Amino acid sequence: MSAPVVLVSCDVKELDGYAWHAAPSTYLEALVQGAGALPLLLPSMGPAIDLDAVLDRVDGVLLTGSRSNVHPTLYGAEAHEKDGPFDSRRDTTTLPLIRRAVARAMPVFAICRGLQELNVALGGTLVSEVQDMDGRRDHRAPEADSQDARFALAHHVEIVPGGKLAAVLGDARIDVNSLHRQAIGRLAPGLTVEATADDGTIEAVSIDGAAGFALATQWHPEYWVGSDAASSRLFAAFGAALREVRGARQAAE
Ligand SMILES: N[C@@H](CCC(=O)NCCCC(=O)O)C(=O)O
Repeated sequence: MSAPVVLVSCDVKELDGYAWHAAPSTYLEALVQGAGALPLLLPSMGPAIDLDAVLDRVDGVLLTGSRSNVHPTLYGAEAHEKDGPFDSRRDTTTLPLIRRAVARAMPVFAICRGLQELNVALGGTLVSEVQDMDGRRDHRAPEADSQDARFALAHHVEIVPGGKLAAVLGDARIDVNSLHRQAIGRLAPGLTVEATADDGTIEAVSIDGAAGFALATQWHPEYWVGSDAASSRLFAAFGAALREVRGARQAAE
């Protein structure tokens, strides 16, 4: 069987006078090394790309993290400049992509901004500046020069016993990194909470009714996939679900 193909969301970055459609290498390496999959970058070109034509050719979807925030108007909130940076080309691509991937019950792994996009795409809301909310911890990255320090494990999360995340990681408390200012506000219909932080922040969700792996984390398992057991187990489980889809598709050809 050939390696499964995973569609990867892209940010649009302005650099050297060009607009680049890009995803950090850490996600691509985690897919190759941790899931045994081939990453395929999806340019954030909104309705110019026929998403169904692309989804027909891939076995799953990975939604990356990003410093940009989903535009507040997409979940019915007023937009303030302080809520930025925004990436509306990414929003107009990922939100329809998520709805289609969920309707097809494809394997989905959504990370950080990806989890937030998933919640908004399915009708939920986000809260901003979690660190300023009563009783909530600071979930932002530490100020540090090295990426290893920024992505260092920062707090623990409690996994909901008997849930879909627990099926991968066990009913454990695990340590996670934390690099976000926003979080899920109202949970979207069709999502189930799979893990929370000690301040009540939703840290992981699953998509109801999905046949295989359909999980989202507010933390970044891609960064430590080579050295952290929980991160490695998540990508391995995603890879197994992708291979199941790939195998079934090839058998049907
Ligand atoms: N914009 C959201 C999304 C958080 C997210 O995806 N963070 C990744 C950042 C990676 C980095 O800082 O290098 C939020 O802030 O909540």
